[in-house]
Parts: sequence; structure tokens; C-alpha cells
Amino acid sequence: MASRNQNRPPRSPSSKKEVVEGIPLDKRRRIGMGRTGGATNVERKPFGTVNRKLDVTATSDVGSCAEGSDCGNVEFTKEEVDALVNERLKMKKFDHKGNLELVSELNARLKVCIKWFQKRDESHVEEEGKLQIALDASEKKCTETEAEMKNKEETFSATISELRQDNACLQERLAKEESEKLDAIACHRKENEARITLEALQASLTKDLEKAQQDILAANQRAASVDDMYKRLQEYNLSLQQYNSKLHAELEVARESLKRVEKEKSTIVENHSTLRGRYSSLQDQLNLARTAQDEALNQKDTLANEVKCLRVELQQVREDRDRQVAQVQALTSDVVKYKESSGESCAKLEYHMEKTKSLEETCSSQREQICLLEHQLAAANEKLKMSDLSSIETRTEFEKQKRTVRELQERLAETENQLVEGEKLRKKLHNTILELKGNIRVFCRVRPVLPDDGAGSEPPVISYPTSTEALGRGIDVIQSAGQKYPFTFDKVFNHDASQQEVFVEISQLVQSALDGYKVCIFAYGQTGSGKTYTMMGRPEASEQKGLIPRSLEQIFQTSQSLMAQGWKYKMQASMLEIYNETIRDLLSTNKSSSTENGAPGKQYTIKHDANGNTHVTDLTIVDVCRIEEISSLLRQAAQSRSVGKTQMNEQSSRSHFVFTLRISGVNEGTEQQVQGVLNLIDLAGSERLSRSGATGDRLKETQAINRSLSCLSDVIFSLAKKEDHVPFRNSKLTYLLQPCLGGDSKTLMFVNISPDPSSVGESLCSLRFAARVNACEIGIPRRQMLAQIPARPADSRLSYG
Ligand SMILES: Nc1ncnc2c1ncn2[C@@H]1O[C@H](COP(=O)(O)OP(=O)(O)OP(=O)(O)O)[C@@H](O)[C@H]1O
Repeated sequence: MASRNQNRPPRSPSSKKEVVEGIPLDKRRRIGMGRTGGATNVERKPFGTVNRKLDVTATSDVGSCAEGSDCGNVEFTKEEVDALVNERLKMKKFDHKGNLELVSELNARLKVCIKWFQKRDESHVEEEGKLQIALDASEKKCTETEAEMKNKEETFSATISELRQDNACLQERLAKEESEKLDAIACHRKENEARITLEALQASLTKDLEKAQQDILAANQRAASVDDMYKRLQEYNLSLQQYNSKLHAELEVARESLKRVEKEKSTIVENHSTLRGRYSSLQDQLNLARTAQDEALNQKDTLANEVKCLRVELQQVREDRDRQVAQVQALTSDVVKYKESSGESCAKLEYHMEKTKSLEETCSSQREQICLLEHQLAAANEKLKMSDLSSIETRTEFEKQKRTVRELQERLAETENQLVEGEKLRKKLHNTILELKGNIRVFCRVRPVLPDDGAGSEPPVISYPTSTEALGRGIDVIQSAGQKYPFTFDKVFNHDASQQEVFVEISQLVQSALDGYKVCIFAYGQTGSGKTYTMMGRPEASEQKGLIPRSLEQIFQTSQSLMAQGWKYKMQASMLEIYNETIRDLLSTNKSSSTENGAPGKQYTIKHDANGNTHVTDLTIVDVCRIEEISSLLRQAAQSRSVGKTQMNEQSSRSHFVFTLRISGVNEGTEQQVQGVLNLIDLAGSERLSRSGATGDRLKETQAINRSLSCLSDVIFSLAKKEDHVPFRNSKLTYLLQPCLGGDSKTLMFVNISPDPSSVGESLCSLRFAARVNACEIGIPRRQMLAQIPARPADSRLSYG
């Protein structure tokens, strides 16, 4: 911008001097006071605004103002000057003196006026000089201000362009962030939608699960109805007995199917256990996955909250920035305005400058903050993405496992159903066979070779056929002459069979006692063949517990679980031994009841009632509620038993041991009542007198044992021949077992065999006897169900009779 004084010619020093010395020439000429002077030129109006009125009439004053005197107080107006200049003197023609006075007077007045004029002109010139100096100073100042303003303007322009660039940059970033924000929002919305879909899926899955549970309930109901049907079928079975002869023909077919079902059952049981294992491991995995998913979800939620907070902060910062930008814009417009009106004060500009500076600083700090927040946001977004990914993975894994679990559950349910159905069928067939067969079942067990056995290098005398039909059921005895005697029973356990394996085979039979059947299991065999081991085992070692403790444990456990179905059971236990044809109460606390040391004890009498129940008069019967009670009773009985050392056995049982458990069950829901009996008998071992070498009391014992066992075989032969008279009463043992042998019991005989080659003869005898027993037909097992709850004795120790 060009300065205003630039085009002005510089003032010459001479002209300046003229001004300083006096009135400039042109001005003198103007007021008629040129160098030549002259009154005629003084026509112009006098300068100045403050005039003192010249009293025209006071001519004496004017006239008295002599030349060279100070006339500074006199002031003239234009009119006065005009009047003075145009005054026409009234001169008299011949009065020269008077005329001269008039002229002198006028002259004096004119002189005063001229002097006033001159003085006035001088003061004006002086004033003009001062004004000129002030004007020059002012012009100089103005030039300087203009230069300064120009510089400032340039600086402002640069600042404004910088600010504009910053602004553009910020706008660009803002647009970018906005687009990123929109992307993030869209992504978040998508995630939300996905989450909602997943939740809906989960809800539907939960519904499915509920439906499946309902299905299970329905299946359970169906199972109950099938149970009812089963009961009806049982009743129907009773009527089927009339067609017994016809069904005999179908027996073999039923046996085949039983075998098949048993095989199927074992495979199903295996499948079931593997599936259960897999199911539990999957459940564990599922639980782990659930925990991991929960953790991931929690992490995700925390991150989402962080992101939310960061977004809010970002939003605030953005708003701040927007405000700042608006302020910058306002300032820019202010600057523009300032530019337009450059006359505004520098102080304001500086203030704005400072404000701009501070705002710029705020802007830059906020920019840094934005950067920081953006970093944080990016990190949080990254974390969120990671957690989302892991959450998705976990969810997928969870879904997969859920599917697998569902499949396994379905398979498990299916298998369980199959198992239940198979078990039902097996039970039905088993009961049908038993009922149709009507004979005593026989299991054979061969004990392992003991160190005391004289087997030495002799070849084994026992072998097991491997043909399909005899597998697990056949046993061959080989005599020294090489003669082979094959036998087949319902089951043959070799020397490797564990106590548990043996128990598994009889557990169903034991279960029947809870269902209201009379069950009798007895062990027969020569002395030292393993009868006591099979029946009692070694209760101190859980693996070697025998059938009696295992059966009682099962009965108590099952009765507990049946409580859920409304069944309440009452159990009563009694234990006796038949020693030398005398009954001894093994639970009696009264020692006089025994015949110890030959002293005559209490006489116990065996009685059978019309329902086929056996009672022994004065026998101690103990109410038992827990397995521990039975265990202590068994220990008590074991201590009271008659045992002795024989050549064949270190701890030989010298008596027949009979354990009886009476079970009364009531279902208050269905008003059903059952009465079952479980007889577990460990017979004394048969022994050849020649081998035992017994004498005295031992000889008497052995003779009594052999006699009673011989009575047992007489009864069996008689039953086998279907003789009218069966000599049950010939011995205490056969009379006690009468309902089991000839009645409606489910009876099982274990024939225990020693693998000792020196016992091969006894083994053959035992096996032949067992084969006879197996072929023997007895009554049909009947479940004892009562319509009314029988009155029960209040005393816990009762005597029947
Ligand atoms: N399956 C078996 N496994 C291991 N040891 C056995 C087995 N069977 C029997 N025994 C052992 O054989 C020995 C004789 O068994 P046990 O006393 O049971 O015979 P028993 O037939 O009851 O004899 P007794 O008629 O003389 O009483 C015992 O030491 C017993 O531990």
C-alpha cells in the first residue's frame, strides 16, 4: 500500500523560511498588503472568528491610536472595514483645515485598521506554521503507523494462511474420523445384530432343550406305562403257565434269544459306560469352554465399556475441537473484519493475537490428546476385535460341543432305552425260563490252585470247553486215565473269576427278593473247595467280599433308591447253623442256647406255614436298617460258628450256615405290598472219611455232615424222579430247605470244585450231584404280593413260632 505523502513534492527550505519569518507573499497579496500596499486592496474580510466590535462611533479612540502605538485590543469586523474603506468624507469646499482634519482622522483610523490587519496576518502565519509542523509530524506518524500496519498485516496474512491450512487439515482429519466412526458404528451395529441373532439361537436351543426334557418326561411316562404293561404281562404269564407244555417247545428258542439279548446287553453296557465316560469328559470340556466363554464375554464387556468411555471422551474432544474451530473461524472473520477496518486498535489485535495463540496452543494440545485417544481407541478396537474373535471361536466351539453333547445325550438316552428294554426283555425271558423250567439253577465255580494243593507237575484235571454252545457253561473233568467227563451248567466260573464277576451273575436273583420272591442260594462242594470263600469271602478286603455281604449291600442300596418310588422296606435278619443235626442260633446273646461243650441247649423247631414260609421257633430275628448292622451281625455269627482244622482245610466249616433275610415292602402310593425272603447258605463240606482221617468228635461231625448231605441228595433224586413222597424231613437241612427245593422259590446252587488232582473223585461226585440238581424240577417261583399291610411286631428282636 502506497503512502499518502509519497506523491507530495518535498517542501523547500526557503518556502519554510518565508513562512517562519512572516506572512507568506500570496497571503499578503490576498489581504491587500502586498509589498506595494494600498488601501484599495483592503477589501477582504478579516481573519479570525473572535472579534471585538469596533465602536465606529468612538472615533476618538481610533483617532487616538497613534502610529506606532499598540492597537492590539482593537478588533474589526468586515462591515466595519468595508465601512471604513468606503467612507466618503464630507469635505467643505473652502474649509481646508477642516478637510485636512477629516482626512487625518480617516487616515488614522485606516492606519489602526491596517495595523490590526497586519497583526492578524502575522498571528495567522504563525499559526499556519505551527499547524504545518503538526501536520508534518502527524503525516510522519501516519507513515510509520502505515508501515507498521503493513508489516502486521503481512504477519496476519501469513498466520491466517497457516490457520487456514491447519483448519483444512483438521477438516480433513475430522472427515476421516467421521467416516471411521461411521464404519465403527456400522461394525458395532452388525455385531449387535449378530449377537441378537446368536441370543435368539440360544433361546431357541434352550426351547429345544426344554422340549427334549419334556420328551424325556414323556418317555419316562411311557416307561411307567410300559412298566404297567409289564406287570399286566406278568399276570398274563401266570395264565400262560397253563400252556406250559406248549411253551416247552419254545424254550430253546427263548434260550437262544436270551443268549443274544445277554450278548447285546453286554455290548450295550460297554457302549453305555464308554458313552458315559465320553459324556462326562465332554461335560467337563463344555464346562471349561463355558467358563472361558464367560471370561471372554466379561473381557469383551469391559472392553466395550472402555471403548464407550473412549468414544464419549473422543466425542467431547471433537466437540471441543469443533468449538475451537468455530472460534478460529470467528477469529478469522474477526481478522477479516479487522483487515477491512484497519483503523481498529492494535491492542485489540494483540489481544486477538494472544487469544489465537492460546487457542492454537489449546488446539495443538487437544490434537495431541486426540492422537492419544485415537491410539487408545485403535488399541481398544483391536482388543475388542480380538475378544470378539475369541468370543466367536468360543461360541462356535461351545455350539459344537453342545451339539455333540446333545447327540451323545440322544444316543445315551437311546442306549439307555435299549438297555432298559433289553433288561426288561432279559428279565422277562429269565423269569419265563425259570418259571417254565421250574428247576434249580446251578452255577459251578472252580477255585484256584492253592500252595497246599498237591498238584505239582501233574497235568490239570479241569478244563473248559471252547465250543460256542458250551463256552462259559461247560466244564470237563479229566481223570488220571485220560477219561474226560463233560458237564454243562447254567454258568461255569473258572479259577480266574473274581468275586465281583460271580456276584454280577446272581445280582438279579438277589434283586428278586426285593420284588417279593423267595430266593435261596446255597454253596455245595467238598471241603476246602471254596464254598465259604464264595459265600462270605474275606469281608476285610473289599475285592474279596463274598456273595452274602455283596447281596446285602445291593439290597440296602436298592431299597434306598426305591424309596423315591414310594417303597418302604423292613428287613429282619436271622442266622443259624446246623451242627450235628442240631440248630444253633448264631445271634443269640444267651450262651446257654448253644450246645457248646456237649451241654444240651435250646431246642429249635422248624415249621412251615400254609404260605410256604419257614419259621424256626425261638430263633433270634433282628430288625436291620443299615448295612453296618448286618456286617456286625455277620461278624458276631462268624465268631459263633463251628469251625475246625481238617486235613483238607485249615479253617473248615463244620456246620451248615443259614443266613435269612426277610424283606417286607410297602408302597403307600400304589398300595402294593411284597414279602420276600433271601436265604444264603454255606453248606458244610462233604468229606470222605478215608481222606479226612477224622476221629472222635471230628468223626462224629463228618458223619453228621455227610448224612445230611446224603439226605439232600435223596431229596433231589426223589424230586428228579417226581416221586410222591420226598423225604424232606430226613434231616434238619432238607426240612429247612423244603420250600426252596420243593416250593415256589428261586433257587440257585453253587457247586464248588477244587482243581487239586487228588480231589478229582470228589469233584466228579459233586458235579454229578449238581447235574442231577440242575435237571430237577421244582415248583414255579411266585411273587408274594399282599393286598393288606400285615401287622408288624413292634419289638426289634422277634421270635417266630
Ligand atoms: N476263588 C478263590 N480264590 C482264592 N482263594 C480261594 C478261592 N476259593 C477258595 N479259596 C481259598 O481256599 C481255601 C478253602 O476255601 P474255603 O474255606 O472257602 O473252602 P470251603 O469249601 O468252605 O471248605 P469247608 O467246607 O471245609 O468249610 C481258603 O483258604 C480260601 O481262601
